[in-house]
Amino acid sequence: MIVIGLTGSIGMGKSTTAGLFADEGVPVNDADKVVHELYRHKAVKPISEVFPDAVIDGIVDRQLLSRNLAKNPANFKILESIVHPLVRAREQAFLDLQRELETPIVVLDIPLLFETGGEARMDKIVVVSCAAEIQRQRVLSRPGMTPDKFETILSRQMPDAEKRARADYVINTGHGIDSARAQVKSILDELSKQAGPTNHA
Ligand SMILES: CC(C)(COP(=O)(O)OP(=O)(O)OC[C@H]1O[C@@H](n2cnc3c(N)ncnc32)[C@H](O)[C@@H]1O)[C@@H](O)C(=O)NCCC(=O)NCCS
Ligand SMILES: Nc1ncnc2c1ncn2[C@@H]1O[C@H](COP(=O)(O)OP(=O)(O)OP(=O)(O)O)[C@@H](O)[C@H]1O
Repeated sequence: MIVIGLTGSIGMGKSTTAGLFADEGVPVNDADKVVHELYRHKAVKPISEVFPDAVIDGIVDRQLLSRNLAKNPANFKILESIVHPLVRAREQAFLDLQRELETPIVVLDIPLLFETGGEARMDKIVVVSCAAEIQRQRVLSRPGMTPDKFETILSRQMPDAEKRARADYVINTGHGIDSARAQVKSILDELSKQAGPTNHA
């Protein structure tokens, strides 16, 4: 099984591009989605012990958590020490299942792939990227996003140029969906040849 790590800085188009891989029949494990799910179940108790104000009606409220983190960026470390091991366990369960199913190619969508030392677990790394100005416009147009929050998150991420330099493939998401889809297909065509006779489609 070929494990593709899909990453990129905030707003560069990870989720959208993950959807394009899924359209081609490739199973995707989305770390952000896993986090959001954990905030409704398994992570609630450990987070409520450290950030009691961020839990409402038995669910971790991401807006409240974000506000806390904006005021105290040092809390990111504490939060990550709770969340990342749980995310990793879900990733392992996903990989175990796909191996059992003999899936030829899978995608792990991991925002902090490089920052958390995930490189070694991947066979190939795909980085999504676009011009910084487009990235900024995309992120600031989201509800609840502020320039401060954007800067805080960016400062916790490896710079885009460094990510691109470490990638096996870079997908430019600045030229629209059709262009990104063509780039995804071309990567899968190349990797399918390496994965053997079972085609991904
Ligand atoms: C900070 C939180 C509350 C913001 O929630 P929100 O709904 O606004 O955003 P969402 O979860 O969709 O994340 C959006 C993007 O922010 C970036 N981001 C998220 N967490 C982090 C982090 N710890 N460090 C750097 N960037 C991050 C990523 O690019 C991510 O794709 C949330 O992202 C969170 O709980 N993060 C901690 C867990 C984590 O490290 N997740 C990253 C993937 S494992
Ligand atoms: N190839 C593309 N062409 C045009 N717009 C795109 C493309 N890829 C992504 N976008 C747009 O960019 C925005 C951000 O995309 P997306 O949510 O996929 O990014 P992300 O990297 O997952 O973000 P985050 O890091 O916050 O989770 C969305 O509005 C999306 O529609």
